[in-house]
Amino acid sequence: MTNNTTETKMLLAVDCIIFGFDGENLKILLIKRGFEPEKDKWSLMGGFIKANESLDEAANKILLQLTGLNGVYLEQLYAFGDPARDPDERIVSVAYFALIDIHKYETQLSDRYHAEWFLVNEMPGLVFDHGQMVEIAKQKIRYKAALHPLLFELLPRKFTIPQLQSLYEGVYNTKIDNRNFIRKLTSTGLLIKLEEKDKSNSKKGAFYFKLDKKKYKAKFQAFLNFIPNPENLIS
Ligand SMILES: O=P(O)(O)OC[C@H]1O[C@@H](O)[C@H](O)[C@@H]1O
Repeated sequence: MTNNTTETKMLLAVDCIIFGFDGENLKILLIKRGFEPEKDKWSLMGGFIKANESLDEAANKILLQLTGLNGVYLEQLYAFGDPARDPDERIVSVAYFALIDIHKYETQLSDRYHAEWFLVNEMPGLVFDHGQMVEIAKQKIRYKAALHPLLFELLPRKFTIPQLQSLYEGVYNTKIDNRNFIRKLTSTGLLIKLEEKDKSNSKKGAFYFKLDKKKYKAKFQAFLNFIPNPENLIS
């Protein structure tokens, strides 16, 4: 074993980026930092990794402690290690991200915690390099959603086309042509139209659809067609 006593010791943190969809809008969960540096500014949910924890354990524990969210599938995003990223000390942070159905976790995210949902497009400025973490997480989600129908997992069992469209618009930060979207959707043959309508937004109402789960597994490449602006995958 090499002698590492002359090496600089540094801290290791994790930060959790939680995106959520509430049926209408894409949102991001933030907390207000309770102490210096950057007290009272908006932040991702972050904290230090203990010596006896794995990175995944630390990420899940910190998310639970700061928000009450439990059992969220967190995926490792990237390690942020700019020497100047935290003014206090040399801290390397491993970021994790998740995309959740807000309604499913409503009760866990009680008022006891002061985490708040913000529209992704109206997010306040964040501490340290957390804004950069969010940008990289967005790119990752766009990329993943282009290869896999993961966005359907955020929708309720029965959903409307406007709901689905607004989710795609939120993720790709673009307006989608309505007729084009419906045409592409219909051509996949993966959606089953239900008799029932959602009348909460208009008198005429919008038909509910559900996903044909059998076909969905076998034919997910069909969703590649949905990507509104492929250039947004990397921008
Ligand atoms: O919030 P505290 O406990 O100060 O430390 C963890 C935070 O410090 C930052 O470098 C990390 O990005 C993480 O958010």
